[in-house]
Amino acid sequence: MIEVSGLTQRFGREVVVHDLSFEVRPGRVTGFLGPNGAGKTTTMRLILGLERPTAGRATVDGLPYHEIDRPLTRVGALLDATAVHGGRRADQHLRWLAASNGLPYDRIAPVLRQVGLGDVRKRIRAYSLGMKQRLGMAAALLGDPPVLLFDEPINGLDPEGVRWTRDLLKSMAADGRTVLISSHLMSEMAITADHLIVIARGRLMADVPTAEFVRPGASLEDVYLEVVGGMS
Ligand SMILES: Nc1ncnc2c1ncn2[C@@H]1O[C@H](COP(=O)(O)OP(=O)(O)OP(=O)(O)O)[C@@H](O)[C@H]1O
Repeated sequence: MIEVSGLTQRFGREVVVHDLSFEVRPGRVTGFLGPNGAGKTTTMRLILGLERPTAGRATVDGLPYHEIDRPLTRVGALLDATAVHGGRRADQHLRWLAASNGLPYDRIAPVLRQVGLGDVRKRIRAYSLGMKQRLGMAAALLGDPPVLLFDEPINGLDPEGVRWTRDLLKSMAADGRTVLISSHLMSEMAITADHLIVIARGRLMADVPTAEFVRPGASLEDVYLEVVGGMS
């Protein structure tokens, strides 16, 4: 479970995240929606301890990220799939990650098979975007964590990659994990997310089951645009 309470982040004079409070519960996929610049990535970075909040707190299973022992075993994240060393192969990348986080090497091969990279030998610099996304997910899954955060995991993926990602996220939630994903792709969120958290200009606009958010005769995109209208 992720808990965000009174979370506020100011960069200079700009308040990017404004007194945000919500919970992300296990056993379901939670979609994190909001216009460009709404503060989704910043909120995820705050949850992951990559920024220090101006006020409020974010915890994973009750602890701020920096207090979690062996954090990759508690929370896995994919923020930027392109932020990897291009000269390595996938197994070398995961070996380095395992070594630096005290994780066993025997997870590497199964996790690479799970994301469909089991037979890939080329260096990461030769990967397509979809392959980099898969590698980022493998890294997030390496510690078998109960909490997963993915920032725009389906951006730029082909239909097969989108479906594969959807199935992976749903199976992780069905396993009882906490899954938070940001996305701008409303049609995909409508069929992937069980619950939605919508922010605009750093403020909470909705925290609601997807089925309740989308009323009959309207698409998720329709309702989303009504909710954030004038706030983007
Ligand atoms: N380190 C930083 N210093 C100053 N401003 C920042 C910093 N990080 C983010 N911002 C600003 O915070 C605001 C929110 O950015 P953020 O990336 O969190 O939004 P987002 O909802 O993820 O947007 P998008 O959907 O476009 O990815 C933007 O105005 C951005 O310029």
